[in-house]
Formats: sequence, structure tokens, C-alpha cells
Amino acid sequence: MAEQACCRSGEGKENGGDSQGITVCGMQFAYELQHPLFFDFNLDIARGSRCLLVGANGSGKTTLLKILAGKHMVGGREVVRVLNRSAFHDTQLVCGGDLAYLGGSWSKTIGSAGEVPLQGDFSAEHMIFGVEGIDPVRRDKLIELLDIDLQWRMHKVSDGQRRRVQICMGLLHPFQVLLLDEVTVDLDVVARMDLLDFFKEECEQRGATVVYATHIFDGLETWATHLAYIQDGQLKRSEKLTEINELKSSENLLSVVEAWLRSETKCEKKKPSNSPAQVQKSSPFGTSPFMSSRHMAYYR
Ligand SMILES: Nc1ncnc2c1ncn2[C@@H]1O[C@H](COP(=O)(O)OP(=O)(O)OP(=O)(O)O)[C@@H](O)[C@H]1O
Repeated sequence: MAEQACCRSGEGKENGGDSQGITVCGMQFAYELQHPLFFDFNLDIARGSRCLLVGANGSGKTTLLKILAGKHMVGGREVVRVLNRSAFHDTQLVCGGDLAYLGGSWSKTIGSAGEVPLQGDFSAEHMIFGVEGIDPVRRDKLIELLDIDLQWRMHKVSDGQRRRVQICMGLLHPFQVLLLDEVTVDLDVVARMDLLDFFKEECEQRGATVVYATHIFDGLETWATHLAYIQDGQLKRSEKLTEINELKSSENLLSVVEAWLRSETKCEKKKPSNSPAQVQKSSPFGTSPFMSSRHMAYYR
């Protein structure tokens, strides 16, 4: 059973005990034909917190953020609550701009083709000014903060420049809850630090809540208020940053998280077998119509 854990900052308790932040209660989730990734999973993130979501590759961070963003239907209306509303069922949460999710590549889902990157010759101005009902002061602030040239053509810019436009569009509405999945990875150090400062301001001035999944810990010791650590879909730690004992005797957050990840016990099923028969059986081409080929080298 997953650990029961809670990361309330205290400020969020004014609404009759409901944090008005994020609560997950007894959640179960499995991808099709797979064992449950989350089983009886509980999480509580108070309004106004800046919570880091950490864990090894494949531990479930992206899946959790997508569930919180209402992209997967999980359980009934009471299981995944954001701002005391059902993340999946209350479509107004996302459409109204209170709940924002920024993650992955800038793409859209097209039927069986899956996630397809957005393509086309649009200018940054066309994209940003195409969003209706935006406070022009906030929009100008974001354009300046992210140092966006409105003449950029989206199919000709660098990854980092495209990412800046994506982030700007995601932040145009004054969100109440923001879910970030490694979106600062392409940004240069100045843009990343300025953006983190902006998020801090949004939390402190408007009581917004930010959950940030990342593997880059530079500068986050003083930025984050809370940390949630997931291992194989289980919440291992969820606490205030100031209450993490290891951090008091450690150089920085990076070394603390590194020590946690190194001490994780790997599942038996993930270990490769050395027997030739088993290697043959477990070959990815065993039951596939495709054969291994030197042409696969093309994908290196
Ligand atoms: N669409 C999918 N279908 C089936 N399994 C999936 C799918 N997406 C993710 N998984 C599996 O779910 C588990 C959690 O994946 P997830 O992407 O949430 O991890 P993560 O913690 O975000 O990893 P990373 O740090 O690499 O981004 C992994 O074992 C992954 O293989």
C-alpha cells in the first residue's frame, strides 16, 4: 500500500480544512494491459506551495501530472481533486485557465498517429495574440520575461525559442494551479532563473500552486517550498523542504536526491536474463513481423 503523505503549508487550511490545492485520495491507475502504476495513491499539496516532484525515469511523474491535469479519467469525482473540483470531470478547470499544464513537446494528439508535433509557418505574434481575453499587461510582461521576438517563425526557430513561445502561451491566463513537466530543460540559464522567479511571485502574490517535475535541481533549494518523491508509482516522501533532514547535512538538493535514487531497489522483473534461450525469447523481434536489421542504425 502506498504511503499516506501530506504536504500542507498551513496557508491552505482556511477553507474548512480543504486545501483548495491538490488532493489525491486512494487513486489507482494502470496503462492498458499493464500492472497498476499507482495503487491506493494519496497526495495532498496545499494552495500556495511550490512543490518539486522528483523520482527516477519511469517512476510515474509525467503520468501523475497528466492525471492531475485531467488528461486521464481516474476513479470517481472524489479521487483527484484540484481546487476542490474534479480534475477530469470539471472541464471548466482547464478551459477557464485555472488549471494549466505545460509539458512534453508542443504537440497534439491525432487519432492513431498519436502525438504529432505542431508544425506550420506561424509567427510567434500570431500564436500569442491569437489567444482571446488576455490581460495585455500580463501578456507584455511574459513576452519581455521570455525575451520573445514576435516575428519568430515557429518552424524556423531553435528548440529553446519554440519552448519560450509554448511557455508564454501556457502562462497567459492567470492560473491557480500550474503543472510543469520538465519544460525548462531547453531554456538557457537566464531564462530559467527568470521564469522560476516569476512562478515564485505568482505563488506569493496570488496564492497560485506550482508542481514542478524535474531532474535539474540548480537553484531549487531556495525556490521550492515542498518536495514529493515517487518511486515506482509510490509516494516515498512528501514534506516541506525545510523539514528534509538530509538537506541540513548535505551540500545541495542534487546530492540528496542522488542518494535516494541510488538506494532504490530495482524490481526483479527489470533485470535482464543471461540465458541464451531466454535472450532469444525476450528479443524484441521474437513475435514481431520486423526483423533486426543494419538499417536500424539509421535511428542512432
Ligand atoms: N502511454 C503509455 N502506455 C503504457 N505505458 C506507459 C505510457 N506512458 C508511460 N508508461 C509507463 O509508465 C511508467 C511511468 O512513466 P512516466 O512517463 O510517468 O515516468 P516519469 O517519472 O515521468 O519518467 P521520466 O523521468 O523519464 O520522464 C513507465 O514505466 C512507462 O513505461
